[in-house]
Amino acid sequence: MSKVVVMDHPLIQHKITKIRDKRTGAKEFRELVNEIAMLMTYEATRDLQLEEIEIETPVAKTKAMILTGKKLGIVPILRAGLGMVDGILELIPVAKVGHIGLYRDPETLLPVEYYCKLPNDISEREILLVDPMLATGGSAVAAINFLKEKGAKKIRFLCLIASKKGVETLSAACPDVDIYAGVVDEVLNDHAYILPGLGDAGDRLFGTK
Ligand SMILES: O=P(O)(O)OC[C@H]1O[C@H](OP(=O)(O)OP(=O)(O)O)[C@H](O)[C@@H]1O
Ligand SMILES: O=c1cc[nH]c(=O)[nH]1
Ligand SMILES: [Mg+2]
Repeated sequence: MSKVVVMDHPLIQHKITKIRDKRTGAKEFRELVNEIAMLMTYEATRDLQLEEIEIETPVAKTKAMILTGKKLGIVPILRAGLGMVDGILELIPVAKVGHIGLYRDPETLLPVEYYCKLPNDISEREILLVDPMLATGGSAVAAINFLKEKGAKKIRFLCLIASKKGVETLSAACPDVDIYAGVVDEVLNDHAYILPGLGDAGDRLFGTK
């Protein structure tokens, strides 16, 4: 079963309220999405492996911990996932970034793939797959299946707003993928938009509507 972690940190909840607010313009929206992504990364990387090494401070020798194990890869689902990448790179500057382009067909609501470029060593990296919105779950499941076909083994999915249905669909289809959500909203509307949600994340990030 997927582990589902819903963020309860007050800073994250406060910033999510701001991105929900329709009065928040694109500049502030982009800044907040990156800040929330950074804060969520702190939680989503809590179980990364450490090893002990010996170092010298200016005054003494000591044993100290550094990260070990697999390197990380960040994979945003285009377009809206792009809004989370810089915030994550602030914390993990050595991560490589792959891109998967998907859009939801407005009629069928099914994801359509239009782009993919991933690091060559994807199978050796732990992947943070990121998209602000998990609505029906179709896009996330398609992206995860795609990453697995390309060799990815350990994948965590990070989103800012999930729907209950999206979490259920994703954890049923990909029980090996842990889900980190800023908040989980109750329902989808007739066009599969999350309610109350924040509207169309891509349009709000890039000012396209
Ligand atoms: O869970 P789902 O029902 O698949 O919906 C979620 C997807 O919809 C949005 O992308 P959109 O299709 O609007 O593309 P965009 O990022 O280019 O705006 C969102 O960023 C997710 O990728
Ligand atoms: O509410 C939603 C659902 C899908 N995609 C979005 O950007 N918002
Ligand atoms: Mg969109």
